[in-house]
Amino acid sequence: MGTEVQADMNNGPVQETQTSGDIGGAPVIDLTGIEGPSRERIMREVSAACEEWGFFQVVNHGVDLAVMKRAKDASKEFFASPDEEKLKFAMKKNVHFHGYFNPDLMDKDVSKFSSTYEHLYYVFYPPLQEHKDRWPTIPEGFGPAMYEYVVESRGLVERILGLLSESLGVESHALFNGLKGPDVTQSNMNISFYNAKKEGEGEDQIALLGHTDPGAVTVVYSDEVVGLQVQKGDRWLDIEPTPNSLIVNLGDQLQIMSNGRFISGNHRVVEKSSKRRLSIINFYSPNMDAIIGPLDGLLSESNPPVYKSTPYRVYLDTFRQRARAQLLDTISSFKVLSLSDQEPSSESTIGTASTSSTIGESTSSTGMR
Ligand SMILES: O=C(O)CCC(=O)C(=O)O
Ligand SMILES: [Fe+2]
Repeated sequence: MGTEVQADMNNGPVQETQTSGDIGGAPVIDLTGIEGPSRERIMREVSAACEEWGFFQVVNHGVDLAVMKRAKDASKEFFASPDEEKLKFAMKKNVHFHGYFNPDLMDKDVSKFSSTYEHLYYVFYPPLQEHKDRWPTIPEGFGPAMYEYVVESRGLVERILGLLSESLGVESHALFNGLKGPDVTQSNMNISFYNAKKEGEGEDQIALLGHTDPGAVTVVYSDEVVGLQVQKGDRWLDIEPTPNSLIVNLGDQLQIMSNGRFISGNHRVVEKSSKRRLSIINFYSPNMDAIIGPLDGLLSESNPPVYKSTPYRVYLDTFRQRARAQLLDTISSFKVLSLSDQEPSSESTIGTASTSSTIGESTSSTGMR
């Protein structure tokens, strides 16, 4: 049914350095008046952020704050529950990684990646009924609270896709329709409860190595604990949690659809606080059978396609295979080759947008979705 789980992968030895981070990652954009007189301004700010960072935070975003709070409270309560209760919803080997994972109590290979922190993973849309038994029923109302939040955050993503389409000068449903392909877009959710930095521990731990998200748009609802960092040039910048905000980042598919105008921002998570960090991460992705490539309306003789058009299923398979082989730059292998580059085994150098670089760190492992 065109739904597929996107699994985390955190392969190989964790060897990144320079974890301290500078302040100032990604602009904060106020979405008040998005359907009215402020639309033009908001569109300019959002598109500038997507060109420069592939990341931004939004406030007054239209996602009901009470719904957000219920989702956050329910998540915190779940993680605070006794282990034996949480384990009732544990992930099972080779079954889509749905459910709860705890690195101290479960085999590492259950989640197919060596996560060092507790998390809950679920495909939320379209819902996979057969995995419902691993969706927590503690605390009471957990499922409905999450579902409500997913519906609201999908609404936000669709509003942003409309803005981005307009800023590209194409019809306002162009990005959404491209992502939906023959059926519907999909979304899945990871609720991560990262570890705190232990007292006396020197280096900050990298919980999730530098990566770009393979899908279309990711919405991160973080509590007040700092930890998410975005790469800008040769520096990692902390995204400072802003009260009631949501963090939005673009995935590889929007870099492709915009023909490289928007970028899929490279990011990572560092455990640098004495508090544990909760983040509710919603991944909004194309239909597996959607053919993703640069939007027709953008292409011309002077703007030829930088990327190939490929079914998302193929992209995701390649992404996972490359991640297993500890390669970070899937998107570059989907570039159109220029005639002069068409030598066997050569990689294209066309295009300006690239998310593959890493800073002062080993590129041998990465955390990915
Ligand atoms: O927890 C976060 O803030 C982001 C996590 C992330 O980048 C991911 O799961 O892909
Ligand atoms: Fe990510």
